[in-house]
Amino acid sequence: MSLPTPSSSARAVVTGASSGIGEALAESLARRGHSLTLVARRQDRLRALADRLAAQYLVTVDVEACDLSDRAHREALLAKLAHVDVSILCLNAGFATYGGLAALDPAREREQVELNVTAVHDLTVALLPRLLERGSGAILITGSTAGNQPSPYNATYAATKAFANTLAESLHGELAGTGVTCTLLAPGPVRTEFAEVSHLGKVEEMLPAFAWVTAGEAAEAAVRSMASGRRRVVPGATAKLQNIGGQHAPRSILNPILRKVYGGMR
Ligand SMILES: NC(=O)C1=CN([C@@H]2O[C@H](COP(=O)(O)OP(=O)(O)OC[C@H]3O[C@@H](n4cnc5c(N)ncnc54)[C@H](OP(=O)(O)O)[C@@H]3O)[C@@H](O)[C@H]2O)C=CC1
Ligand SMILES: CC(=O)[C@H](N)C(=O)O
Repeated sequence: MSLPTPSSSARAVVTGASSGIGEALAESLARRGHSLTLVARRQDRLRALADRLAAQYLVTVDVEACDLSDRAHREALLAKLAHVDVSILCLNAGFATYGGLAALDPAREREQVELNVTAVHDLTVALLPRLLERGSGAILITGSTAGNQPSPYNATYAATKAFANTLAESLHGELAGTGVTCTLLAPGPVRTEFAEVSHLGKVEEMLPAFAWVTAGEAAEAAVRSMASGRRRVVPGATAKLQNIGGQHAPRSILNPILRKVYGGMR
């Protein structure tokens, strides 16, 4: 297994490329010679990244400003991508909310489901037939270790990431032998804008420096895993521990522990 051969007419589409893991995924792919389509809402950031990557790696980088939590915006993006030879699809944009579900803003919760679940599903369903038709392609879905476990006070996020994790691993099995792969990126703590966007005030103090990985480390591990057709990549020691605990510890033990952990994060 390997990534599709880079070509000037094909594009690796990366969502959430204006920051964090998505920005690092874009760089990691550009370094390997892939031309890109960068997707997020902050066009100025995408444009600056596109200019830098194009100059540094001599690839073509297109920018698509899009609010992926908005159905009309997603349809407009897909209409544009209908004319693009998409060879790699990294579905990475996402955010979390923390707090008791009854106290959280219902509109923000809905937006989270639209972005973390519906957008991932819509783009996969729309672009998968074309990847299969070209006979060579790779999909990366950014889920989370949170998707393996119940997460009191982080319920919507954990549920959205359970969807992402399961979709990615199911597709991995379904696509065997097609020339198209699907890999789940299930990170633990990664230093990005995520904590700030999610109003996760105390997380920086709660976790020691060694518990974090950088966005570059997570992205590089993800791209290497895509290239070898792996099912799941879990970057870093903390994430690996979370990954084992979340999948194998009984819910009756996990729930009270995680209630304490997530309840104390804000
Ligand atoms: N950091 C961590 O500890 C972990 C992160 N993850 C997952 O990794 C993924 C990337 O997050 P990370 O890089 O850490 O966080 P960042 O906040 O740094 O990046 C999030 C990206 O998503 C984009 N995004 C957010 N909302 C929308 C929207 N409505 N439409 C389009 N794009 C949007 C943002 O761009 P813009 O605002 O310009 O639209 C940004 O590019 C997420 O799916 C997250 O759940 C998983 C586990 C741990
Ligand atoms: C915020 C996340 O998604 C992460 N997996 C974590 O909880 O460490």
